[in-house]
Amino acid sequence: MQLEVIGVGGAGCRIAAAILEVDPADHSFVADVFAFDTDSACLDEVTSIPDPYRHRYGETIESGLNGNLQRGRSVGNEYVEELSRRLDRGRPAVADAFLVAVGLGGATGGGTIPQLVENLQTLYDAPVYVLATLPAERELAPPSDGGSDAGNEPTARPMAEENATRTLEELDGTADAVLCFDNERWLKTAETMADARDRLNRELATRVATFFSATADATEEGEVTAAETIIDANDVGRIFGNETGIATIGYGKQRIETDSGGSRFGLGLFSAEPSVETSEAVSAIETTIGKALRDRLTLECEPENAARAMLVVGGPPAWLNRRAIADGRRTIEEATGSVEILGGDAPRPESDVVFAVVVLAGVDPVERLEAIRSRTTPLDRDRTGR
Ligand SMILES: Nc1nc2c(ncn2[C@@H]2O[C@H](COP(=O)(O)OP(=O)(O)OP(=O)(O)O)[C@@H](O)[C@H]2O)c(=O)[nH]1
Repeated sequence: MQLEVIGVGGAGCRIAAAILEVDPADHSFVADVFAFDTDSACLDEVTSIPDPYRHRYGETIESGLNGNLQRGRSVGNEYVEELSRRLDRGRPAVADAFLVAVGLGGATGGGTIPQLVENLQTLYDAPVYVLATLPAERELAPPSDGGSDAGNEPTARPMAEENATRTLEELDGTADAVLCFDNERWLKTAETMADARDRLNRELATRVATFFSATADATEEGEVTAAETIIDANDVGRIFGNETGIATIGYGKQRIETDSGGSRFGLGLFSAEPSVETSEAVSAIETTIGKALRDRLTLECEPENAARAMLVVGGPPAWLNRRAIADGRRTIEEATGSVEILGGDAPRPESDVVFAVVVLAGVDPVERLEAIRSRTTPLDRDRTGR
């Protein structure tokens, strides 16, 4: 499948750029990448996105909206048509889906994307998925006294959780699904968002790219090996759903021996066919699926609270042991309590890793989101008109 990736606001633009940077040449899933921001300094940084696809809006705004979501909404409202027109520089009409990246704690991204998503839903038939970061708790606090930055942000965003809750409420019923990344969970002790963001964005982009590239056709740059079970845009749509469900991704990989030790290439006299010890392949697949399910998800949740799940296992074809993949699927079934599960494989002849991606979707409840909501004052229904 081919995605139109649109980053809005600082986080959104940086994440969109990170995705473009890891889009694999042999299975490219990125049709176009756009970066939209009110802050020109941020747009200047995302140089991997070609200039015509970077767009500053709200010309009178100096350097972002500083978390003022109400202002963000009115700016979003004013500029949504302009942003939608900008997309005509790409190929939105033939995209299989839109992926709109945003940091939920902010005002530019948070203020604009509900309206942008709604507009995309009106203009195009393709589903619109939101890729959203949740704010870290340390962002809420003012800078610490005494010079030690002990994990407190140089610039606090006291409204970040409130903004996140409001923006998720606004997206409810418009975005097909919201794929979340929890900054809090991925930051190290005493690390600031500013210090960590490039690392976090690479981690997130790797997961997004590994998953979506499994749905992309091989380009001429890649050696073509057909997947046994191909996953496509329809499968992704089935798993993500269209009711603004929350989704999270788990990822595991294991490097394998490909050019020495005889594990990949058979040394038999009569065969140059790759041969792999079954036990090695089974073990690699078990390990990676275990990691994907049990190591950090992009948003932690109880797997049994997922309504749907997808497992993608990839690597050199000789390593993709059918029985191990089927067993892995059963592991996911058990962990999730046998919800609707789709599986696929991603043969990568040139690769020296076996990997697994698990997507859990329609997750409800999510403890972390409940906690953020519980700290947010009840919605002012008069203000939003809902
Ligand atoms: N993972 C990740 N999160 C980020 C990054 N930058 C910011 N964030 C998060 O996103 C939230 C919003 O920050 P921005 O995206 O810069 O905000 P904005 O949408 O540009 O809005 P304003 O700055 O208020 O105009 C922050 O509170 C952080 O939680 C980033 O590069 N990566």
